[in-house]
Amino acid sequence: MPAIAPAPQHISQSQRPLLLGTMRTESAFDEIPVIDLHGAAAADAGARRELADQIRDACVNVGFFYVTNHGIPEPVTLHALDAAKQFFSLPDDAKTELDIHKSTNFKGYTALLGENSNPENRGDLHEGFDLGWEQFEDGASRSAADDGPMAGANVWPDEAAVPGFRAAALAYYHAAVRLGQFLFPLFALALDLPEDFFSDKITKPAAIMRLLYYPPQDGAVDDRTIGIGAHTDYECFTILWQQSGIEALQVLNTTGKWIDAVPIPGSLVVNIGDQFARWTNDVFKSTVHRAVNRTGAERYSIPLFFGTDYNVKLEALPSCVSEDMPAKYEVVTAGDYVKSRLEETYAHSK
Ligand SMILES: O=C(O)CCC(=O)C(=O)O
Ligand SMILES: [Fe+2]
Repeated sequence: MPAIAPAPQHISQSQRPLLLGTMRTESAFDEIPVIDLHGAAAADAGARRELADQIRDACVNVGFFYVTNHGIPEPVTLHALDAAKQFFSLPDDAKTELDIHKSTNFKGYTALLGENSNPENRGDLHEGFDLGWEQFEDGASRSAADDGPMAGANVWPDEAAVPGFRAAALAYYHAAVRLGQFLFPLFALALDLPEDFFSDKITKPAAIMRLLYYPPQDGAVDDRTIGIGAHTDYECFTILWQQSGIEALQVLNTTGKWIDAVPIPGSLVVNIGDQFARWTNDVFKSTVHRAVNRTGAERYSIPLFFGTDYNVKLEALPSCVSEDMPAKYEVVTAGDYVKSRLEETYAHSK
């Protein structure tokens, strides 16, 4: 991602008098916008404002957008993909040793049908491996207490069984977190907040990464058993890498139509999650999506869910609340919120 940190900008309400709450819309969309991050690091206020406006449009109307020129080097992604392929091809008992149910903080392996993203379904037809924050390259560390209800270490397969797995997964994790840290100020700008609004709320990235493997689903397909059932994500936003040439991800528009999020080579998908919906009182859309792999080929994807620090309260921004649009959600901390959502998702395989 672009390396130069932008200077914080404050766009005052007098310059942009619109009350954000009035932007809440039910407009239907037919396609997912593509936003080019090339040059986004330049400290040119006008260019950043333009980019933030594109992001705002996408968040208000769709809840999804692609980013190009995002700065995550291709080899980093390909190594993570390779690591995922090696991990998921291990014998079942090596994987279930790391079963996510054994961890107190939702880290490790999810077996096929182990998760159920849509309560009306019968389990998701994917395998997964979840990891979270670990030592950063700059040596920054955090105490377990910082993570509140999500505190706990990552789990890893034996290095001998999957050589290089941990290093490859963490390299992608760190790159995606850096991209997320780069995007947060742009989201703030999109909300007419000072660009550094989230800086003190993302000091120890509460970012969960997943390696996902979707076997091909052929023959008669039961609609209640698909790759990942219809759901919204829990954090502020998700950065999703999906495999080129394999169409599976679909996004629900307000008329109930599934719009294909066709993979664009070199791009990433960014989508708003429920934490941002809560911050913005639903001005930013946390849009329902699902994945169904009917391509006949194996599919891999790598989402990174980026939320605020777990002790931060999710409270609607004043600009998104009015007499006509009272706050829709009770105030909770990010940690309690994410943990309760994960508990629901995994309850069916306990
Ligand atoms: O694999 C995908 O394309 C989507 C994954 C997803 O929606 C999720 O993990 O929340
Ligand atoms: Fe999702």
